[in-house]
Amino acid sequence: MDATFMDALRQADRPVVMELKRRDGAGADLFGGRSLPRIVAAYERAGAPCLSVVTGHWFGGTEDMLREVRSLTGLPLLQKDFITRRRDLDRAVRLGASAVLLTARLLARASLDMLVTGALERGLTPFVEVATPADVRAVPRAVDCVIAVSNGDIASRERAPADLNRSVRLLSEVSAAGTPCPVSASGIADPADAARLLRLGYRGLLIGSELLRAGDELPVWLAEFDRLRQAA
Ligand SMILES: O=C(O)c1ccccc1NCC(=O)[C@H](O)[C@H](O)COP(=O)(O)O
Repeated sequence: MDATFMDALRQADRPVVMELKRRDGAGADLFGGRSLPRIVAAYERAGAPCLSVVTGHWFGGTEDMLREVRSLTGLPLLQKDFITRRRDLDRAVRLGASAVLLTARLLARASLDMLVTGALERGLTPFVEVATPADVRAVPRAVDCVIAVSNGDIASRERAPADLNRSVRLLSEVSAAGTPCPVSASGIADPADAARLLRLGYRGLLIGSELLRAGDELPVWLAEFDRLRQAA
């Protein structure tokens, strides 16, 4: 693995972080009997620049999933979990993560500062998720962070409907914060919405449920996304 998570995403032709998440917010299975090697191979064939692995148990995740995905691919990996302490960062490194999710609305400002600094010291890209202007203002060292606008609602365990307009509303603030890599994450279900978010100025998207639900039709979903991006 040579590129950092942020570089891989910024340099990608198709800048989609493709996610492995066992269950959606309602508890529905997203793997459909497919193994991790099969899903990772499909994402690699689809040209994913980096992957996200949800280890959080709300979504059926485990650390073993991340360990196994690390053994299957050299792509940079984002660990999606509730990371709150320095020792979580050390575990992420040991598991083979290249980036860690830090959810601004769930962390006190001092904790977010400590975790962003700690992640960078360990060579991890901080992938800071925000949902409000106050969250954006709280991100330290934004120039070194991916800042992702979450369209979902983690407080409801993603059971509430996603709001893609949040990405529209927050883009200018996120860009002004100085991140080289603004991302829109969660609830992106339609190739047309995905294409529109990149056209607006997002440098990357993070998509889980819909790519997993697409199953063998993943290349079709992505081809439509590419067609709509180019049609703009
Ligand atoms: O958002 C969090 O704080 C979080 C913490 C631990 C595990 C998962 C978490 N969020 C869930 C996600 O990030 C979504 O899986 C991801 O954005 C993809 O969303 P979707 O495309 O709607 O499956």
